Parts: sequence; C-alpha cells; structure tokens
Amino acid sequence: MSTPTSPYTPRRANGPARNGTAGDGLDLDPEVFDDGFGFDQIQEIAWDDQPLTQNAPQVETVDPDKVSVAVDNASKIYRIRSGTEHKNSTKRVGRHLQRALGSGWSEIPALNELSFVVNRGETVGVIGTNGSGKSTLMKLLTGKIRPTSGEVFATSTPVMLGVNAALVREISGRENIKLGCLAMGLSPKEAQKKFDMIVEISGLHEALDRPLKAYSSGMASRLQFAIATSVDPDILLIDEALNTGDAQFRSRTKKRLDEVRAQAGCVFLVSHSLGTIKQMCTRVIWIEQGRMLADGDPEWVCSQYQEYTDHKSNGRMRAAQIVYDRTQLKLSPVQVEFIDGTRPTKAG
Ligand SMILES: Nc1ncnc2c1ncn2[C@@H]1O[C@H](COP(=O)(O)OP(=O)(O)OP(=O)(O)O)[C@@H](O)[C@H]1O
Repeated sequence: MSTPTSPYTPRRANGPARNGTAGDGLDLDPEVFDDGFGFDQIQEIAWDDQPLTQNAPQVETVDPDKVSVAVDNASKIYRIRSGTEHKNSTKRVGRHLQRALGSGWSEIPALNELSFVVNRGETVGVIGTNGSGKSTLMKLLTGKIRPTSGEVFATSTPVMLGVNAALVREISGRENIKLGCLAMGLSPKEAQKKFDMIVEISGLHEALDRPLKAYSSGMASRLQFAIATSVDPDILLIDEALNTGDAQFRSRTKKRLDEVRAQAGCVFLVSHSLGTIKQMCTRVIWIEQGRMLADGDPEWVCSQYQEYTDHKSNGRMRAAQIVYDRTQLKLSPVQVEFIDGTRPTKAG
C-alpha cells in the first residue's frame, strides 16, 4: 500500500489514518491472509451489510460562491419490468419465459444515499468496478434521470461527454464540428471562431474531410472531446472518453482540462484507468455496489481500489472484503447544509 505524496487533504476520510495505513488495525498481507486469517471475524461482514462506519457525520456547508455540484443524500433505484424482455419472443416462448422468470416489476438499487460537495476548480475522478453506479451518478448530475430520494444540485447544466455522445457518422469531421457547436448552443459565428481550436485539440487535421464512419473509435472520441470542451462548460462530465486516446492526445487533453478548471469550471472523470485518474484528478470518489467507499487523495484512493480489485481478480474474496471494510471504516458520512436562500438549481 502506498503512502500518498500529494498535499491534497481528503474531505471525507477520518483523523490521522485517513491518508495512509496507520491506525486502522486491518492492514493485511494477502498471502498471510489467504492462509486462514480470522475467518469468523470476516463472516460477520456480508457484502450487502449496512456500512460499518460509526463515524459522526461531517457537516459540509455549501458555500454559494464556490460550489459547483452538491449531492445531498441521493439514492437511485431503477425499476424494470421483468416481462419487457419477453416482448420480442414468440408468444409460446414468451409465455414460458414469463412463467419461469415471473413478471411484474423488479428493483435495482444503483446508488445508495450519496452525499458530497464539489467546488469550482476541482477535477473529480470517479472509480468503481463494473455496475457500481458511476454512470448512474453522471446521469443524475446531468439531470437525465432523477434521484429516487435525496437531491442533486448543480450551479449550471453539466455537459456530458460520453463515448456515445452524438456525432453523425455519414458526414465529415469538419461538418461534425460545425454541427456539434451549433447543437451545443453556439452561434454560427462563435462556431467559426472555435473551429481552429477544436481541430488543434482533436489533432485530426489530416482526417477532417473524411466521413466519420472512416474514423477509428479513438479518433471519434478525440473529436467528441474537442467539441464538448470548446464551449468552456462550467461543469464537464467525461465518461471513459479519454481512454482511447494516444499519449499525445492525453497530454493535450490534460492541458485542456486544466484550462477548463482554471476558468472556474469543475470536471468529473469516470474511468477504469487509474493512470488517467491519477494524472488528471485532484480528488477521487470510489463508488462500490452503489455506496461511496472513499473520497479523497487520488493516490491513496486509487491504491486502495487497486488492492481491492487485485484481490478480487485473483479470487481472494475475503481479502478484497477486508480492503473494502477497511476503506469504508475511514469514511465519515457527509451531511450537506445549505445557507438559507442559497441553494443552487436542481440538476435537470
Ligand atoms: N436503465 C437502467 N435500468 C435498470 N438498471 C440499470 C439501468 N442502468 C443501470 N442499471 C443498473 O444499475 C447498476 C449501476 O449501473 P451503472 O451503469 O451506473 O454502473 P457503472 O459503474 O457505470 O458500470 P460500468 O463500469 O460497467 O460502466 C447496475 O446494477 C446496472 O445493472
């Protein structure tokens, strides 16, 4: 486990042990652990148990002059109709499936009582294993979906840059830039002014007149990134879009993100690449099974996550669970407080 070198002070971890290993009493050597470390003790901790943390809530008063995003106790439960998938089956197969699987509604808890505040100038990495709720959080921030309970506030409409952001496959990169700028609310004159900068950031000078369908997925991602960041969004959400770029593009991307941050914006970056997260972010939120497990220093949070996923991918589930619990024990729940009359707009 590494000790962080960054001067960043995590806002949600507790006491002297928040950044490192001292004091949590649960550090473990995976090899020793695998050989029979206190199994009874571990059995008490089920994956779906309520958080073990008994820490007193830490009140975060939202400063209206600084805040970009405030998430106040937000949960999301998706409701799906288990019968829906049978619609395309033949009647007979559909009936069998219906009988076997049952029909009606089922609920998928995707996020559980998340609270945090992000101020301008922060670049927040969001990590977590597949299905942990990262994209759901991004959709809540853009207002694309509403929380089942709790509230999500943003000082301006966040711009979402995802791998599936709309580009038109049949027209050229050049035409996509123009169209994309207009779609993002720029006037034709403003779009014209931004054109050169977008080409520069995307690095696609040579391929500008090719139809988009002749671009590789990395090239298309670069174009999306360049278009989406051209409007200097106050809040920018990036979902995995950077992973496809090459080293040169990454360095241009980082430069552009720094510029966005400098213009008082804030950036959320969802990625499975810990290298990208550590390179780009000033703070990292780890969401696992819909719960926030950590929020703080990128080096420290990523090292815990790395340890957790290493154990999991090697089948050391109990060791992974210890890392999970140990990390969770350091997390103080946040209680978001607004000064009267200063609530930002609800997302969406
Ligand atoms: N539209 C939906 N309807 C029902 N369930 C959904 C929907 N979208 C996501 N889920 C479920 O919510 C949970 C969280 O999904 P989400 O896409 O937010 O995870 P993620 O962390 O972004 O995953 P990944 O890393 O694989 O992209 C998962 O159990 C997923 O199956």
